Amino acid sequence: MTSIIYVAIDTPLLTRAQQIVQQVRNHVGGIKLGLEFFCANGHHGVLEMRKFGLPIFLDLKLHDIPNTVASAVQALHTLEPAILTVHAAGGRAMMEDAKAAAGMHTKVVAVTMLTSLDQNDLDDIGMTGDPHTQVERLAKLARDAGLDGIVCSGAEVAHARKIWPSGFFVVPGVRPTGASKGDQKRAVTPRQALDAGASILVIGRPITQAAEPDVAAREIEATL
Ligand SMILES: O=c1ccn([C@@H]2O[C@H](COP(=O)(O)O)[C@@H](O)[C@H]2O)c(=O)[nH]1
Repeated sequence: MTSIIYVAIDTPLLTRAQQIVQQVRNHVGGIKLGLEFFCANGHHGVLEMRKFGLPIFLDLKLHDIPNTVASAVQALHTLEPAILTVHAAGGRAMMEDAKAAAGMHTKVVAVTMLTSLDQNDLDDIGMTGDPHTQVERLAKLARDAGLDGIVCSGAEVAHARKIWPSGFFVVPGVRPTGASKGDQKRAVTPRQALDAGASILVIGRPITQAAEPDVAAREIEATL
């Protein structure tokens, strides 16, 4: 069975990224490349990472006016990402245009509330309601804009799935029991995220910063 773990490769170094994926490739279902990697390595880097033959998740969290985001999505076509992120806060028209501009085989998913934020952060930025309300509101907007799914924490995914049963739910901020949370404020364990309805789990540091990334990935996989 294909693993539902996407390993988050957060490094600007292509050689380091290749080294990690070489170690964990048999225990993960895909490779997530984010801003750090993309800004440093661009299209060339993504094309190099595609050579592992695993699906590529481009986590660029696009957020701009509709025309600009649609043009950016168009410019990514040749990379054929399996998954691409935009920010739901960009609004309905932006999400509609992003989806329309994406290739047929690319799932476009909307980031609702970053897993590094909590209630205090919502209050600070002037958002009303709690994380559940925020995720629910943006999940409905993403669904109505025709996207494929959302990014949310494992704490909200069960609720979000109730209002969008066929949605694709990406859950980052996942931590095995006892692992350091770092900057993640709404972390759950891989098992909890899966049981709550996650479609895929995004896991970075617990794997990539382990002394033996392959062992770490295998141990997490064994809990699922
Ligand atoms: O809400 C979000 C959206 C994206 N991410 C990304 O997932 C990984 C998580 O890495 P860890 O090392 O497992 O914390 C990272 O690339 C983030 O950019 C997220 O954490 N939360």
